[in-house]
Amino acid sequence: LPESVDWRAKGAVTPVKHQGYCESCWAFSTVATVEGINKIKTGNLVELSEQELVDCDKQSYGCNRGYQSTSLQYVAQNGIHLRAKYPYIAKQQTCRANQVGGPKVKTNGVGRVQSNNEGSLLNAIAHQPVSVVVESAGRDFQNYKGGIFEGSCGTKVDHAVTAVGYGKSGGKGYILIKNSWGPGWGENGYIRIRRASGNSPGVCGVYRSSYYPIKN
Ligand SMILES: CC(C)C[C@@H](CO)NC(=O)[C@H](CC(C)C)NC(=O)[C@H](CC(C)C)NC(=O)OCc1ccccc1
Repeated sequence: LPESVDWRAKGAVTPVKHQGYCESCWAFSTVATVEGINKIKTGNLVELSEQELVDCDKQSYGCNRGYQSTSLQYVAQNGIHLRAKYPYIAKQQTCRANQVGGPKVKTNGVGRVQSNNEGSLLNAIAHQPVSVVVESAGRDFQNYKGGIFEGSCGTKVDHAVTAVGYGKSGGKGYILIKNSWGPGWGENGYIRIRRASGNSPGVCGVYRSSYYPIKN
């Protein structure tokens, strides 16, 4: 495994977005992982539509929370349009996937990372950006400004984000995470969460539920 990975340096990560007053983190995380694998496989970095998932993933609940798994499944079954063609409005509307024109990015399936295992997650991140979950409800997480975050936080995960790398700084291992609370939060929209070693739910539960898109 490489010592460190940063998919931003490989041009596989689009600018940080803001989900607004809508519990659609699951859609932002799924989109970020599909943008990543699409760049890796085709060389093209394109911004994809979170709004399509909010409106069209019928197993999720739009702005009232959703699933990593079903939204990734939606993309594997239906493809997903460009963000410019199906822009984000932070409220659920009728699905317009069949009215929107333009190209779709297609994937072929959904992969799941072994839960509560550092090595499995690092291996997955070495291949592509991965959808992960964290407990985001705590004050320390909400007010995070920078540095390697060690808590305090529990493992009652409530928020989907995207692991886009990992590394070590000052002898401390971390997972590099893209959030969807705008570039003003944390480190230009990112957070580095301390890497707990071996089998555990991870700091803030970050090892608990990780998924990635499969693209041939
Ligand atoms: C502070 C939160 C309400 C923010 C929102 C996103 O903005 N959270 C969510 O939408 C979270 C994301 C999930 C991956 C942990 N979704 C959820 O909590 C949904 C809720 C049901 C009603 C659709 N449940 C859900 O995803 O259950 C599967 C799961 C359980 C435990 C860990 C990971 C995944």
